[in-house]
Amino acid sequence: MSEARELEQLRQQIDSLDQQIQSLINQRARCAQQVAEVKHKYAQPGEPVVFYRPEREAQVLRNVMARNEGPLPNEGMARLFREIMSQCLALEEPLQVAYLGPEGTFTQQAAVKHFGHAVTCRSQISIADVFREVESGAAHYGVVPVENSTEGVVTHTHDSFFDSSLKICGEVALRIHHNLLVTTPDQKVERIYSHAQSLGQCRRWLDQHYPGIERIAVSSNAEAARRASKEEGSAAIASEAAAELYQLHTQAANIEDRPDNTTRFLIIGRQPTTPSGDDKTSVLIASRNQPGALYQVLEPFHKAGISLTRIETRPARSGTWSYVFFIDFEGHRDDASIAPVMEELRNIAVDFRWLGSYPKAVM
Ligand SMILES: C=C(O[C@@H]1C=C(C(=O)O)C=C[C@H]1O)C(=O)O
Repeated sequence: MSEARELEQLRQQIDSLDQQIQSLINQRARCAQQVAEVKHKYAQPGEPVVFYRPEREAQVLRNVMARNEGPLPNEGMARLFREIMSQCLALEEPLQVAYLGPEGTFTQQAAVKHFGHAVTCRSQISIADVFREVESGAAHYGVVPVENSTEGVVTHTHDSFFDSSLKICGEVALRIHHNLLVTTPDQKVERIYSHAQSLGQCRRWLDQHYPGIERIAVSSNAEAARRASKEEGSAAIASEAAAELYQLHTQAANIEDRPDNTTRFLIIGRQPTTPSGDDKTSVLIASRNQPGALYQVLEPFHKAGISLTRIETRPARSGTWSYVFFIDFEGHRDDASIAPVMEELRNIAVDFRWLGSYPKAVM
């Protein structure tokens, strides 16, 4: 048999499978439209209909990865279903998602990784503006950076929760690769722009390759790329997406000091989620400045055998109390094992806020 004949036979099989896949995806989309009708039917009078269900989407993606037999890798298969769900959800309600911009930031990449490509992403110039867009209803959800494995917490995000009623309804992690971007290859570099966190994540590389060159922190990596594209002698530390967006040349790739450099982002919204079966909860606890304050806060978790995944301390914003703890832990606030702990924390804290219970990042 000839190559052409063998290819033709296999391509006929692919065409037949594509037709079945396409038909099944449209059947699935029609089901999603019926789901939307049910959500409308049972919506509380005067309450907005909540179409996006992060707990259900996390379950779908977990099931996809659990039953995947290959040869496609689990994450690749999950990304395919991520896009199918994104298109199905868009039939129910086209989502508006605010993110820390401008275009080309890692936060934009995180928004697309979490929601898929069918949502409308709206760039905001600050983390506070992302919160405001969601609080005002101009956007359904927001995506903000919260911590990086090299540089630690993004304090603006933590501080924004002090004055906001928004809830965390999801999280997404992104491997961060930084590149040195210039307008022309091997150009003279007189200054380097980037977000403060990115400058910190590439500190050793910069010391080695550009000692003594001015490093200027700006509001985001994409803003850094925008400036480098317009200013003679300037370079930026930013992503490949920013390089494409601002037509910049990658002078050096993957310059981050740590190969496992990862940033975690939070999805913020106005509605709480229900348990997905593998969740986290975030709380804000303020306690008085007294000996054993931290022990008193942590003891209820220890007694209940609850695993903490993160604890951060922020300066108090008034003289009333000195320590504010942001704590993430395993479990959903509606879990039987969690409710008593939340009640005990309310009783011992000067101020206690439940910031949200949400599915753990799946991809
Ligand atoms: C179909 C639903 O609506 C949305 C779409 C989903 C999907 O395509 O699987 C899952 C959850 C929701 O965000 C649902 O709630 O089940």
